[in-house]
Amino acid sequence: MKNTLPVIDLSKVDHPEERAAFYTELRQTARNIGFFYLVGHGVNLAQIRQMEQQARAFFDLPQAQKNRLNMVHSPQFRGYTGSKEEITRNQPDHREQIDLGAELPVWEHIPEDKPWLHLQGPNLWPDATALPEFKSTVLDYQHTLRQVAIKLLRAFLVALGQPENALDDLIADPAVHLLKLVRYPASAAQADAQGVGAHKDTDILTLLLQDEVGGLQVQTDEGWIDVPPLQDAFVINIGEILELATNGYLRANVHRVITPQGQQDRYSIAYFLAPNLNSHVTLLNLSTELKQLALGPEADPNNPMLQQLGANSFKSRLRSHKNVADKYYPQTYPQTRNAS
Ligand SMILES: O=C(O)CCC(=O)C(=O)O
Ligand SMILES: [Fe+2]
Repeated sequence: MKNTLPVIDLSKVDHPEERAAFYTELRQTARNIGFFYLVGHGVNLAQIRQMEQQARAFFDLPQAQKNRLNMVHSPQFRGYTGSKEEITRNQPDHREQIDLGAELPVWEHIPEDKPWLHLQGPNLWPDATALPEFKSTVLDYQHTLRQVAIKLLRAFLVALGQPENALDDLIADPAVHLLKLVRYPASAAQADAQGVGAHKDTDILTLLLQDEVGGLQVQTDEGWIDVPPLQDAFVINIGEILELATNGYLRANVHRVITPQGQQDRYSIAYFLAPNLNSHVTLLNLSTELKQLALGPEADPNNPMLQQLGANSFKSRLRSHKNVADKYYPQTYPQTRNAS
């Protein structure tokens, strides 16, 4: 069983003499495994430390302060979710988290046939007297990670023989993304419990920063394999939209997190590059050689992808956060409510 994932150095794209080999390596890695570590990403380590420190400080707030930010207060699906409130594959996830999206005003006059525009709006921020640096740290980190994610997306496109701007419609302004700060409480009694259940990421690309505890696993043809921590590298996973756009040449991998064993909680910070709410999936025109390997996206009958990407994002939020869905959108996409 393989237990080492490839390491891709993004800085090679900036060196003309290394570029061709880099694209080949990126294409093969993405195709064969779909999960890899990214180094040479250029993010300042001080910025990473600051983000980690603020995430920990957030989870250290008194429970009552976190509860005031509960997502149930946000029609935009922003804010805090307590342990076991989120459901994946019909099972509760043993993790607490705060979801922070693009900080934008709510959309005015939303037509009935575009309910997904409700996803745009403000975040729920912790009290600035308790955490004065939290908001600026989050917004700066989102901004930086977006640049890295777009650089990587463009590298993928060139590696697939496409113009680097082939998917620029998806990342057009107003920007959409999600930063999720997560804490998985350690529990010797519940070791092996579901930290987060098996899933694919729905968006374009995910850049994940995990701490030294471990517990992330990815599903491969040979079964589940560990994704052990690699200091200051991002774990990259391909989202369903890239799987769809490449007609399955790239695969969105199924992954999960096992509850940490022992005494130490696990923290992770996931940045999801998400599509513009008004965009649609574009099918890339791959070369004949690549097309032969693109066998179509994996259809999940319980969770069909929608071509209209705002609708797709909205549906995925409704499924994961049923309390928010029931409170604000009881009539929207009722068919998705009972899906796993
Ligand atoms: O915490 C992790 O390592 C993974 C989190 C994850 O897969 C997700 O939130 O989509
Ligand atoms: Fe994920």
